[in-house]
Amino acid sequence: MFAMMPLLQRPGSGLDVIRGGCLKLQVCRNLNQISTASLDSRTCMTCRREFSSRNQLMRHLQSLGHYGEQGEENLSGIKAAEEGDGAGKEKHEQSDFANRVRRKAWELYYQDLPKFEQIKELMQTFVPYCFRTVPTSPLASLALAKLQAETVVKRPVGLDESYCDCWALAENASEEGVWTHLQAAQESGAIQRQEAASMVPVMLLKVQPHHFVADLCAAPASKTLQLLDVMNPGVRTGEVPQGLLVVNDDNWGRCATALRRTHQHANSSHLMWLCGDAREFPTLHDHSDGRVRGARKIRFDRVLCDVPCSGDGRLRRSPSGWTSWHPRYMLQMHYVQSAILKRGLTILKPQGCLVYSTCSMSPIENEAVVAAALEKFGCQVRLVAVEQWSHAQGLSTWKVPAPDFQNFRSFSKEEVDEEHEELWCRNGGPLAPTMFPPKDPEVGTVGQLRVMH
Ligand SMILES: C[S@@+](CC[C@H](N)C(=O)[O-])C[C@H]1O[C@@H](n2cnc3c(N)ncnc32)[C@H](O)[C@@H]1O
Repeated sequence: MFAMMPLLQRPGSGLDVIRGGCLKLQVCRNLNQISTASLDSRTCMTCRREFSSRNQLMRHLQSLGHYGEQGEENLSGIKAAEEGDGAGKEKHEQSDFANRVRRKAWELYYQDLPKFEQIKELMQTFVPYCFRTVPTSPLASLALAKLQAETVVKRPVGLDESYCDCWALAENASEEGVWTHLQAAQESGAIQRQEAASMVPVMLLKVQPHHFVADLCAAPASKTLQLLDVMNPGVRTGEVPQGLLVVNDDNWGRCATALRRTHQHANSSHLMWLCGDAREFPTLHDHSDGRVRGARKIRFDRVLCDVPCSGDGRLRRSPSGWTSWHPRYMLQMHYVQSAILKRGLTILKPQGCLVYSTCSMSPIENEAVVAAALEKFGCQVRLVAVEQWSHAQGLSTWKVPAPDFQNFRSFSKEEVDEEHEELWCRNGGPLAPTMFPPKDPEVGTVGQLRVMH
């Protein structure tokens, strides 16, 4: 346990590093003291253009067919193969083969999903470039009007204006002028680039400006920025709003990038950054009444658990991501995700609301994690239906893949024997009973889960 007063961030006032047990808490208040993401990882190697974020660079690479760091492994292989370099060609063929095996493993695991053929087709399609206009920016409507004059900008599928000011560029918007304008609009704070799907968790939270909100896995802060916008609808710069946003991530490098982004926000005065493991998110105490001992524990009105995941949902956006995907990750992630969700529910106020989200389609990272939490917390928590949103019914049956993925096997709980248990142990940790569908559907109420795809 770690008790601390909520510190309000005031730009330029130094860096507090607080240690409690094995948890490092860093409340960062001066960005000059923090190294930011390297310029190389934001620069197009083909045209040498610099971007303000890596996401923007990836979008540029996709739209103009330039290759960057992400495609370098494959590109060097292709180039070497073209130039007759045997070793390079072999390397390229090996990575190509590994990608194909992983893709096959992915397909075989998910093939029983309802509408799998549709999902597969969707994975091959273009992800539109989406952005939000920033409500507090006086330049927002001007920037949008200018973009609309230059290209086709429309509402992304499934998100109309009643949700938020979210826009998507038409597929053919590859003109140089549009990208320059987008970059300028983003740098001026008029718009924020964010995928439509990434905006949904914050929208579901229905945050109010006076709320105490915890964002447990926050970097690189896309959703944090969205939360700040919702929490500061009409607040002037420098004014301290009533609510508090406590933001955490365990990766210091990603925190640094995220901090830089949030620091540029018009009003981040009620934002507190922590850098630690969300599974051990500290208990904060309210000392505003002057009491040191017996101070009230802070519970949050809203908690966002946008947890780390195996990320196969992101493969549509970046097909080169197959190299960093493996079925074993969905098993490894299950443990950390379950523990983060458990911590999130523990710090939630009665009547509060928590959103758990991943970029993965795996039931082991979604349905299984939520079912386990429902089982653990019993009648203390309930699922909230998201009827007004486009959603699919959650799965109530699924299998668990063998982590080596030899012969592309996956198992139901009944099919697992000692030999298989050992295989799992050798490849990433013991098998958790919670990875399988709960036996008693009443306990997990897993059949009622609402999953948005
Ligand atoms: C899906 S990303 C979060 C994206 C972020 N919410 C956004 O919208 O920009 C997951 C994040 O969890 C962080 N993470 C991984 N394990 C963690 C842990 N045990 N505790 C806290 N953060 C963790 C990773 O560093 C990563 O930044």
